[in-house]
Amino acid sequence: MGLGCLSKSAVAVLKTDDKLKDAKIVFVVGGPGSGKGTQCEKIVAKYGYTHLSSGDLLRAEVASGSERGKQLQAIMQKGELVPLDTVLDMIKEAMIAKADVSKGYLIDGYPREVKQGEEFEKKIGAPALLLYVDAKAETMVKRLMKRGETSGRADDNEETIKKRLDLYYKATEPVIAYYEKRGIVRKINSELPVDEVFAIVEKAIDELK
Ligand SMILES: Nc1nc2c(ncn2[C@@H]2O[C@H](COP(=O)(O)OP(=O)(O)OP(=O)(O)O)[C@@H](O)[C@H]2O)c(=O)[nH]1
Ligand SMILES: Nc1ccn([C@H]2C[C@H](O)[C@@H](COP(=O)(O)OP(=O)(O)O)O2)c(=O)n1
Ligand SMILES: [Mg+2]
Repeated sequence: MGLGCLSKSAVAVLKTDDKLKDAKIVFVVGGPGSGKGTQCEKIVAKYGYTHLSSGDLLRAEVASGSERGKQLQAIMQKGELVPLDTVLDMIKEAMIAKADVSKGYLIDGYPREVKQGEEFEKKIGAPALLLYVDAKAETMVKRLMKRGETSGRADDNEETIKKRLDLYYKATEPVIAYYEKRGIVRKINSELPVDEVFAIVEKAIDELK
């Protein structure tokens, strides 16, 4: 069927969706403070991917002072998850904005639960790779407490960190098992120094080419 019967704006939306369907998508999953953001920054520098941290997108909304931001702030401060549609819409918007220039997308901190992954695939597309950034709980807590000294993040405090960790093990770890069945998971040991971790990450990204 041709697109002749559709309005110009409807065609524009369809074409943008098409662009995203062919995009190289990498999910970056790991516990709070495991080092997702740190590795993503290095991938951006070497490979020119677009880095979208769902947490950063949410924090930007909070910083804007909007009504929606205020509701998000309350949820995040408790260490809970923001409703699925809110995060997904923000990610999709940010992906579309970069569709013409991006060599690929790093989706950092998403999916947080299996359902989020399923919805992402329905609305945007399938991931080619899932980088599983793995560190021990003890390491993650130590790093976050340290980061909390300067990050200004309302959720980098002992009580909220504990809740984020619990939620990670309960809701997010099943995401890894779900994608393991498809053979796209690469486990990265992020107990090592940053550059050694990145050497493992590079191998996984190079395999994608
Ligand atoms: N030793 C060591 N420290 C790291 C490594 N990666 C990150 N860190 C430190 O751990 C802290 C957390 O790293 P981030 O990259 O912010 O972690 P994240 O996974 O994005 O954390 P969230 O945004 O809370 O999900 C930072 O302050 C880093 O300096 C690593 O590979 N080795
Ligand atoms: N997909 C997402 C990503 C983040 N959030 C909320 C809940 C998270 O604790 C905060 C911060 O996310 P971020 O990925 O930066 O940090 P943590 O992995 O929790 O340390 O935002 C969410 O509800 N859904
Ligand atoms: Mg981060």
